[in-house]
Amino acid sequence: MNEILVFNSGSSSLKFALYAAAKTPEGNSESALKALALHYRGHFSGLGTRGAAVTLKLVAESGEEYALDELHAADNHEDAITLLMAWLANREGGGTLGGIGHRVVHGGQRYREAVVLSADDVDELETLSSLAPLHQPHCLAPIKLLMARYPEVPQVASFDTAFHADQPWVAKQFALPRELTAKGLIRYGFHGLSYDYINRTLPDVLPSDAASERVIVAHLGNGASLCAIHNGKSVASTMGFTALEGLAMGTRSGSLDPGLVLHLIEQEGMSAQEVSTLLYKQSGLLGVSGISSDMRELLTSDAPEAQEAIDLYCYRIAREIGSLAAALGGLDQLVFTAGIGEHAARVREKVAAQCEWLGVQLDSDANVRDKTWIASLDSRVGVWVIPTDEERVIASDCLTLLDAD
Ligand SMILES: Nc1ncnc2c1ncn2[C@@H]1O[C@H](COP(=O)(O)OP(=O)(O)O)[C@@H](O)[C@H]1O
Ligand SMILES: CC(=O)OP(=O)(O)O
Ligand SMILES: [Mg+2]
Repeated sequence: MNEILVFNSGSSSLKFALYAAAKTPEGNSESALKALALHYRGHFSGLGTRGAAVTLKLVAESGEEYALDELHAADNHEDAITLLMAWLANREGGGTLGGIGHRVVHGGQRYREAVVLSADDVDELETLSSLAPLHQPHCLAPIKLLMARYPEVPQVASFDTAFHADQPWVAKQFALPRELTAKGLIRYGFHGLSYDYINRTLPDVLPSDAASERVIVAHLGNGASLCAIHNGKSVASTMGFTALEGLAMGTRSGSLDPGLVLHLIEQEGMSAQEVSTLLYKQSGLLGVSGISSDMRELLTSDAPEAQEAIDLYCYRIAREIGSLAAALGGLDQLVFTAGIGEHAARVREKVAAQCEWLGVQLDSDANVRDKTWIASLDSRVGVWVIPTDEERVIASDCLTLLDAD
């Protein structure tokens, strides 16, 4: 049986998943998403960070967790991929690889849906690296490595931007002179694979009589954004030209007064590179708390700075939910997902408390237990916790494009 391997590369982490590529009789992407049987899922973290040990978590289809000594020897992305490919090839009873799928964060104006990659595509996508410096180079490196080593295995790119490609023009435009807009200086939106997954999964959990026209999904992970979905289509998002706009994140500032950036350059004498490092790597939860970018650490800290960072984080989310509700003309369902959205009950509680005016009311017991449905019975808006699965969307794109069986 053919298998599909998926990579989701971050700046210091590399997630992968291996699926059985079962052919679906319907042949559409909906059935592909559900037909995929997960064989293994794993996660390297700490890659390339000086002094940090690589941690690896490998989970089999059965839910059983494995520790694999040979994979622990990785200390950068390339090592991790080399060791993983060798382990896959030598596994007893392993299938043949029908395709490899990758999360690519920025697809720019040209890539509006997943593609089977050519060398020219990789060159084109490389030109977008400055628009996603934390992500694009790490997404493209495994593609280049695997294309060189396994030229016979097709590789597919699934884009974070694709889900937002058909947003109304008014949601995409910046109030800039037309010639800049024409050059592609527009809002693209990110985390689209996660939103696509939630959008396709929500109907499975929603009661059939529930209103679902106007949905806001809060993807709160290392990066964080919100998406407004109207009748299954993205109509607005908090991230724009780059993955820096919108909410405060682990180490990213989110939206700022653009005048502040000018001030940093003109009055503080900072270079473009220094401003970039400040806004991408030293701000957000880390900058405000001065302690950590990791929400788990902040939630357990007694320091007032940790509390201040959490308060600001939640306040920004609640304000942006108001903005997206305006774009939707109201709100029927609110979904929390990704690391913080799925696990940080206190964050959900604080955000929900600031959205009461929209008709959001939590059941605090369901909320602290990370239940799927966390709204109180008299809440006008449905509130959900749904674990996201970007890898499954990538694998389903592979299956649809490659028809690998
Ligand atoms: N149990 C938990 N409680 C609170 N926060 C958590 C928990 N588990 C993970 N997180 C937070 O989730 C964030 C990472 O989210 P994740 O979706 O895994 O990120 P990414 O995929 O972008 O690397 C971190 O801030 C981490 O602290
Ligand atoms: C686009 C983005 O911010 O991704 P991540 O949350 O994985 O950093
Ligand atoms: Mg992520």
